[in-house]
Amino acid sequence: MTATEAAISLRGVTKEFGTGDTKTVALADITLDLPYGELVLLVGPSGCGKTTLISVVAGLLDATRGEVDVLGQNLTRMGNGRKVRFRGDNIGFVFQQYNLLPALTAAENACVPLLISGWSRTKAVARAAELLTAVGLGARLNSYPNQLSGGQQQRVAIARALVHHPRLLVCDEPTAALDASSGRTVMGLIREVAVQPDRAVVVVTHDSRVYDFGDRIVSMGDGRVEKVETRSHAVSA
Ligand SMILES: Nc1ncnc2c1ncn2[C@@H]1O[C@H](COP(=O)(O)OP(=O)(O)OP(=O)(O)O)[C@@H](O)[C@H]1O
Repeated sequence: MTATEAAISLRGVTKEFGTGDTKTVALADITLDLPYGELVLLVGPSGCGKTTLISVVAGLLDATRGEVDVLGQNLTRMGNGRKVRFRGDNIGFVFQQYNLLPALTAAENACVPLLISGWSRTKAVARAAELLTAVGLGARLNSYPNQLSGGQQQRVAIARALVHHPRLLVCDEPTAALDASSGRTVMGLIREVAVQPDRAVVVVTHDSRVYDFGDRIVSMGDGRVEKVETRSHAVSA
């Protein structure tokens, strides 16, 4: 990897669903480079292709045409088995729904990805505790999801997404279910904990209340990138 290499590089990426009369062009010839070390917001009206774009970037969907390079790997030519491993090793996900397991504590929920990759329970819980402390939940390690507020549950989901040191964090509407104040806390924590020089962070959002947390705002419309704005004064809390 060179210092100037983009974390995410898309060349002429098109994604179509269906064929003939039912064909939908969700992404129309997108060319876009996104760097390491920034929080990128992907914004635009409902149905413009945001979720499709991050799904292609995360290797969850295959592009119909075009080249997709993520973290120096070409996903276009990667087989399915390797793609699953690539995702497991390199990508953390945060969704609008926190998707926590109700019978597990915050620490147990946050360490699930490590247990899946074969870590011992003791080491995994210790690493999860570090991350939960970083997101301000050091005192709630043994709380169950139903004992936590929505914002706190989302913080557990962020700890879980980062617990295996992924180099790409993808968040789809992480603040949509939160009130304004919790939404800002969550975005501040994503900035503080996830943005690193060797890591890329992409957040899909409708939530204009959190636009000032982005270093770069990519505006989409009708399957295309309409505008890319960079900001030097993104807030950090
Ligand atoms: N699995 C699918 N099958 C058919 N069409 C799809 C599928 N997924 C998405 N689409 C279509 O692709 C277009 C882009 O959808 P996408 O979900 O990426 O938009 P979005 O910007 O994320 O919208 P929202 O903000 O409402 O989540 C829409 O027209 C949608 O109906």
